[in-house]
Amino acid sequence: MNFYFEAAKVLDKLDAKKGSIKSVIAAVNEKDRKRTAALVIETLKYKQVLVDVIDATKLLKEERKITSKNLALLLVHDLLLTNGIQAGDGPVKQAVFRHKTRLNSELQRIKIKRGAKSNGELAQGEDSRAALIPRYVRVNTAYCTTNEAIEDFISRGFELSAPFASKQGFAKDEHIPDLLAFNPRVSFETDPLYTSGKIILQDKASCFPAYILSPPSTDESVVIDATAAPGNKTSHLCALMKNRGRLFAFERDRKRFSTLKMMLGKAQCQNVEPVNADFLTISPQDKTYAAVTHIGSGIVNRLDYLLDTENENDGEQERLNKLAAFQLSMIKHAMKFPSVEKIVYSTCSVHAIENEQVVRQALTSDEAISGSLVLASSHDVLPQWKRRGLPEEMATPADAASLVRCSPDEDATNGFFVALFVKKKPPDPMTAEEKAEPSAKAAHKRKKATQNEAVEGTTGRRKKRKRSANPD
Ligand SMILES: C[S@@+](CC[C@H](N)C(=O)[O-])C[C@H]1O[C@@H](n2cnc3c(N)ncnc32)[C@H](O)[C@@H]1O
Repeated sequence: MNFYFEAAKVLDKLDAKKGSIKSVIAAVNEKDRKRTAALVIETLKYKQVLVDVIDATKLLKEERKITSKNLALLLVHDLLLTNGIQAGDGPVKQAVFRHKTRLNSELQRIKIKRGAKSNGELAQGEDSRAALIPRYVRVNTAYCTTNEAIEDFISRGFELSAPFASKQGFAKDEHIPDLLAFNPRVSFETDPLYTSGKIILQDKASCFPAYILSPPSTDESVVIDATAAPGNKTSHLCALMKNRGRLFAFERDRKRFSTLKMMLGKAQCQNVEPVNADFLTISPQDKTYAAVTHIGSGIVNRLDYLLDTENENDGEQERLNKLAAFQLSMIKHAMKFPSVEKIVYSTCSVHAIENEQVVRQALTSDEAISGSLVLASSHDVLPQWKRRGLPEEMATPADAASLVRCSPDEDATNGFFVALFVKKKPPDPMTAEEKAEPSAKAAHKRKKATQNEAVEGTTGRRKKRKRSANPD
């Protein structure tokens, strides 16, 4: 039963906002960590249903041995939704068992009420809003063309219409090329295009960073993905680079690095050089990276949609501060690469502290100033996307307009944020007056000026020659 008590403590810490799911689970002893993570995540997915079942059966009121609601959630989860409670017979287990029939019939009642055919349909899924978000599929153009994928889907009964027209309906996304939107009820886990690596299951917003970075596709291109695993963004960059040039993919975690390599192999990425290292430890002066022009950096915390993050307390604030400081150090490090021209920064957070505030600090950093890095014009950052950065958080309206935000409530995507830093162009030698004038006239003026300079130069040289031929 100890295992359940420990898992209940994890849920208590999450309720008290003492950290993210990932960080709280990382503190569990290594032996039980994996099992605890699985139980906690599964229980959170069914939390609302489990709370309803427990409340309806008055389990906590009648059984004082069950000391907390979180312990009850875990035990009832295992009793009703898995192979049973994995603990020896003791007073707590017996207390839950006494209510087994009532708990079960309450679960069945909820299923009937919600029209759910299986327990799985009661899960919160990716998010309670998930049912409204299409299932996005990115065609991996490093391996197969979008037309080939579309024809393949149509040959198997899908219809090119709209994702919500029917379960078989799908459409091309209006913002991201090679992205297809399907009905959220369709599953692709066993689809031959997915198992072969020809399509990648990637939500829309997470396709933004690579598309906005838009790396060049020449043999000379050199690009870095600073935070690569599991590799969706990396394979997207590779596809945009048409598998040409060099793409360094950094991943500091050893296990996630194996996943990354496996994923890149499956996606037929041939221009990627995966590196199992912390990006912050890589020297920007290292000759290997001298020609790097495009860099992507961004970490996301995909499990936090399971937590209610509305009432942030001090613990949550501290966690966000730490994340923001880390994100800033990654951007500043990227800015030190000598040939860097573009840096895309992304998060799947909706908090200004990790988004606009990080960007604002990055813009005034020594690294940005000495590297002449500024925010790209909004025309170059997904201009047709309406939701932009928060103006109250940025120094100028233009800076806010340069940023992209996604709202999980309103954009049929997950929460997301993207910023693009670019190297400031050197001042244009053409004057404003010249630009305003018709080009032929301006060119004529320039030609005349050059001729005059040449004449003056010759006269000057002639005078000089005269002087040196007749020294005083
Ligand atoms: C959630 S992921 C990024 C997702 C990825 N871009 C994608 O779209 O598939 C963040 C990854 O970056 C890694 N990471 C975080 N900080 C890093 C650093 N300083 N250097 C290298 N990898 C880092 C983490 O281990 C994690 O695997």
